[in-house]
Amino acid sequence: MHILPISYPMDLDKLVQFVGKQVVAIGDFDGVHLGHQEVIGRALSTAKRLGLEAAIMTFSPHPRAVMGQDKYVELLTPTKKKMAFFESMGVNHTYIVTFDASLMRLSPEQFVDQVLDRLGVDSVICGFDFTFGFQGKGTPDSLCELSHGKFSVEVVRPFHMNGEKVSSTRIREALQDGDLETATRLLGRPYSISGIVVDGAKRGRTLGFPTANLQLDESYVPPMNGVYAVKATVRGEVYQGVMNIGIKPTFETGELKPSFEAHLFEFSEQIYGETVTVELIAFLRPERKFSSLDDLVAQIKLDAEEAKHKLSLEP
Ligand SMILES: Cc1cc2nc3c(=O)[nH]c(=O)nc-3n(C[C@H](O)[C@H](O)[C@H](O)COP(=O)(O)O)c2cc1C
Ligand SMILES: Nc1ncnc2c1ncn2[C@@H]1O[C@H](COP(=O)(O)OP(=O)(O)O)[C@@H](O)[C@H]1O
Repeated sequence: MHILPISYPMDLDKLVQFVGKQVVAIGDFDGVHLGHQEVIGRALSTAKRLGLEAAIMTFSPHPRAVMGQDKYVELLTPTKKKMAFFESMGVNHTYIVTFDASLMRLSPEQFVDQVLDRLGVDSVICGFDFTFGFQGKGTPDSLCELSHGKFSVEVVRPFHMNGEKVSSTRIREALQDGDLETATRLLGRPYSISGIVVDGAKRGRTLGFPTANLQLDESYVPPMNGVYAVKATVRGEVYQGVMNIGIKPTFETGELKPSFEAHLFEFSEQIYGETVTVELIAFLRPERKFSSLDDLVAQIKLDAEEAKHKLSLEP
């Protein structure tokens, strides 16, 4: 998959010679959840039917973070992870449009004429709630009108699961409430985070449970503080394990930001500096303050047993 950054204004004509006619799925796609997968899947099937290439147009930074509508900048799928999912779905090109002041000022009409049309798109696929152009005034209906028949527009209806609309907001809330089951169901896969293993207090090994402390690559939506059964990919191998997300109240570290630490089963290698991807499979319990180290270690042993049990039920 080609990743093509676009900052407006830019000479898109040159780019077009390189990519040719294409079907473009457009949106933020934070989470690449089941609803997003439907939109992208539609672009892939339309492209196949028409014998064209399939592309995605997405934005960075997240428009809501830039426009200050939301306090969070944390994402379910920061850019690197999002690109990995797009690639695995079979997309040919992804345009990452810089969402800055000059792009924000484009009217819906200008966005269509100066960005989409100049890219030579054949069809645009978007979700029912896609907005674009100055103050987000453009809607799927106005996209149809403004295309003036130069490209076709396919609008994908809201995706529901068990009567509930699948949305990034709902998934964020579920993660923050410790409702991992809902998050996993709506994402269509486990929530995953990636980071580099960094030094901690070297306490884990003295407790009998060394934990790889992850410094996350980018800014992820933090799930509720607590203990999770996980699957971790290290050096291309998948290991089962148990992860604590939190501030370790037992040790009164004074930290406010949660740390992400995974103890992997049947693993004893030194992996400082390596990248690890952790999939959260089941939420086991909230984080607690223990009155003694023995109590903490006894609980971690129980957590490990419970995690092994939960993971053994996984396909
Ligand atoms: C499965 C598991 C559960 C944990 N639960 C808690 C907890 O409830 N409260 C707490 O203060 N620390 C908890 N911890 C964190 C340990 O305190 C932490 O792993 C230890 O301090 C090692 O830190 P270090 O990696 O910086 O050496 C847990 C760790 C693991 C692996
Ligand atoms: N089973 C394991 N799970 C996680 N990390 C392990 C394991 N075995 C060895 N390690 C290594 O030990 C380190 C964790 O040991 P720990 O005493 O908790 O130190 P730190 O406080 O620096 O995290 C990890 O970063 C990793 O390099």
